[in-house]
Amino acid sequence: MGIIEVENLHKRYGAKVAVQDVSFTVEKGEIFGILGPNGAGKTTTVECLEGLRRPDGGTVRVLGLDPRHETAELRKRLGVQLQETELPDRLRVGEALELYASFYPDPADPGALMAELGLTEVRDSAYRKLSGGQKQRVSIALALIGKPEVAVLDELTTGLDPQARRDTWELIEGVRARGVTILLVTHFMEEAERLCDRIAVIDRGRVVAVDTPAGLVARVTDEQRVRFRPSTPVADEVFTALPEVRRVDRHGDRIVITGDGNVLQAVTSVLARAQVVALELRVEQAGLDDAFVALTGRTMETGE
Ligand SMILES: Nc1ncnc2c1ncn2[C@@H]1O[C@H](COP(=O)(O)OP(=O)(O)OP(=O)(O)O)[C@@H](O)[C@H]1O
Repeated sequence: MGIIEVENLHKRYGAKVAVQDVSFTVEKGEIFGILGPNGAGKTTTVECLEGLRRPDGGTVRVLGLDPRHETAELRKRLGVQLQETELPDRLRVGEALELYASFYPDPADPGALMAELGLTEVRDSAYRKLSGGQKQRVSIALALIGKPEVAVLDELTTGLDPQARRDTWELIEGVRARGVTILLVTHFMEEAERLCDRIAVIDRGRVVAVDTPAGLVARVTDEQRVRFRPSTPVADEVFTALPEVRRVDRHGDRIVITGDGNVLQAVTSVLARAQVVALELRVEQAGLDDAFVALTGRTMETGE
């Protein structure tokens, strides 16, 4: 049995269908991602898991519990990241952790958790004085204070700068290493690719695929692009004669060759035979964003 089981979840707000039909299973110890553009139904789905919303159809089980009817038991075992606005501005970091620890029968030690999350030096600071990254770490600490078996992290790194985002990713990997199963809601491809063991891609209230990041990419394409500047001119035919090559494009003095997984070796051998050096050689692999476009027919950024 999965730690989280969602089957044919359906949820409407009045006439508006937020979640059409969502099913997935999260196994123990995974970082499971829910990836989709704004309005895809991600937050509604996790709110149903947390017992905050009543599904209009389908079934949801978290740790074998029904979130609607076994809410108190679930609260003890599920860590939920709070939205920023839910903490009083003047509350100090240490006080917030002590307060939340008091809600649980067997909480983590607030001091140890602050040390682990790099919050010790701001323990006496008011929450509102913290940087975005520090606030995010407080919300992660609050999600972990009850020693949950499962943590739900929603849009964890939105609004953070790249360094703070990478620091947060490391932190999450540390949390998983302690055996906590993590459900991670995100619309950042890089985050999903870096952190998640498996991802459910959600679009317009439906799951369009569930797979590992590499599996999602492989499903849609095995394409690679080789980009370089030749030391002396080379005709397109040199490359198009190779079975691995699908397309040759030119951008000024640069050549971009698109082909299958073995295209790099084929291109470098043919260049070596022609005694041409490939300057500024780069290989680009299709990524999760290419997979997303292929699966949904639109880009994540615009949702168009
Ligand atoms: N309380 C609500 N009342 C009415 N419609 C809502 C409500 N909450 C969400 N919706 C609508 O339901 C759809 C799904 O929203 P949801 O917040 O679940 O998506 P999301 O994937 O989490 O998007 P985001 O990343 O923007 O939070 C959207 O079209 C949204 O406008």
